Amino acid sequence: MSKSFSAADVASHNKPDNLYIIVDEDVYDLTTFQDEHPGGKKILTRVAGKDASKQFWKYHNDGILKKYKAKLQVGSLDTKKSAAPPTPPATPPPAEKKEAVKPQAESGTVVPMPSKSAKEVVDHTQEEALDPYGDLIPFADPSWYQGFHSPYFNESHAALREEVRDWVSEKIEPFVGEWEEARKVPDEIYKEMGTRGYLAGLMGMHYPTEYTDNRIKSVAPEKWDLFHEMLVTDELSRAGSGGFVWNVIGGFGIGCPPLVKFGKKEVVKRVLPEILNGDKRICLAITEPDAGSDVANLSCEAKLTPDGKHYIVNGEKKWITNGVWCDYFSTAVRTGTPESGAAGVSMLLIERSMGGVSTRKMDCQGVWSSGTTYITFEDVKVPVENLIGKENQGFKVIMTNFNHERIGIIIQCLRFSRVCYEESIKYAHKRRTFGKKLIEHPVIRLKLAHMARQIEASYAWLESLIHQISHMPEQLAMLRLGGPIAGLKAQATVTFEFCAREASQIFGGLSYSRGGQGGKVERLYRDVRAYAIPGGSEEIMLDLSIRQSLRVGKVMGMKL
Ligand code: HEM
Repeated sequence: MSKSFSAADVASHNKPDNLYIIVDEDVYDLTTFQDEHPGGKKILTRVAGKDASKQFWKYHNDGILKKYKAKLQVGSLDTKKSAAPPTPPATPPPAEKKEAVKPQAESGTVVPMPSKSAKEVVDHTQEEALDPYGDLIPFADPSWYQGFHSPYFNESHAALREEVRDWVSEKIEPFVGEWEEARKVPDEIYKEMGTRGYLAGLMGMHYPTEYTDNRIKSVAPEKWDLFHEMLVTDELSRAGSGGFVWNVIGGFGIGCPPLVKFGKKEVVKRVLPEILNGDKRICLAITEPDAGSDVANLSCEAKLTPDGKHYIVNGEKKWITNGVWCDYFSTAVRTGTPESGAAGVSMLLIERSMGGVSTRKMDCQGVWSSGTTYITFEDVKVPVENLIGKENQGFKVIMTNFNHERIGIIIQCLRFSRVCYEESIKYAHKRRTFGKKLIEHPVIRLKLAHMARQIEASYAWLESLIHQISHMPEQLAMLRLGGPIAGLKAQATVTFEFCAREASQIFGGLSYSRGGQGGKVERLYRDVRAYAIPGGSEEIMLDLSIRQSLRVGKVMGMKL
């Protein structure tokens, strides 16, 4: 791999049975790969022995190199500098030192004037901006990645961001396409979610050191906050696959918190360590073939045995994320009469090992690798100790869970929107039509601008709500923030749908076929409905956002 070649050496490997090429000063042996090259054999023969960097970048994303490097790279050119890649400056260079550069405002641009008042704001918050990080493409990452000041993020968040991003770029993003087609993420990735300590940090609560020895490398448990949790989800979502994100946090993130918060201590102690370690899996089983948003109407029944020691569960659950791989199911059941509505619902931890649990994978429009499942419970005998919360008070458990679930959906949708935007803006800088790069066409810039403004506005609302949640007891947050979170959930899914559509228009045919340069956009477009419907459909969310907020307003003394 570390062999050094001169350009003349490489040029001698210019035959179909001995075919080398150069990409960015690295040398690849494509002799055997050419037969399986999706772009064809002939096109490679034409660049055999040559520097094919320009042609390569015209047709591929950088994920391709990450995926194939280990297999195909045989060395580098002797001219290649072994220097480490340039790191961004520790702090953005002060503007006054760059005297030669005079800002040339384009029509409509407001040139920021450094003023005393701006300085005072910085002094007032006592916050230094963090170092710039990432590709620095405006709006492709949150503004605090680009040296903007933020009251919410500090060095520990920056360290975590890097930790997760490194893992995602190396071990996940290049492979999610394959996993999606295979409808499964490798078990070792889920296991790593546990050993890296991420599962333990994704429950909308303090880091549960009492149940796991796993620790997150860059953040001490006592420092863990909801912005760290947000970052893990956000950076995982950069892989650009709802299927992947739901595989690793979909079932766990909504199925585990009810158990931890409301389960009996002995049960939690028995099952939680293995779950947090990534050895056993848990999901949330609420939705039924006949009860989606209308949770109070569910009919999966749990009948108490005459000795009062067990419930016998019978019924069906549908669209349950991760169900096929799960050992535990936090399940909503009817313990009251059929007419009892919300007042007759309880939550039970059902264990696959109890028998009578059948799961079947469902074929869906999107999130293919998430394991959407149809479940049948047939005479499952569940000990009463497995009750989560109190009998007939499961609705409270379900409601308490919703804010956390919806915040997760919002974070994912906004990052997927950014992925659509980022893919589009990168592609717009290389694709030429009618003698110009796409980015030089105003109509394309307009699309990008409409994407960016919606992403940034929604993200700012998200940050503000996470800040509120961090400062409120959970029950209060459920009441006061339920409305705004529901509103933002609708805002985020609509933004995602918009961005997926606009990105698809920019990519054209490349996002209509699967894989390749438009692959992420095509996949995310298919995932849109998986976000707009579950966790409260857009219609239900918008209605709730007003109803719930009015209820709170009334209590607060609102004057109409
Ligand atoms: C290290 C060398 C290369 C590898 C590993 C590679 C791999 C791939 C892969 C996996 C695809 C499928 C689409 C995707 O996932 O992006 C693809 C498509 C393609 N490749 Fe390559 N390739 C290499 C070099 C080249 C070179 C040098 C050229 C041009 C001279 C080329 C031209 C194409 C074309 C035209 C397509 C089809 C694009 C489309 O469907 O729009 N490839 N390649």
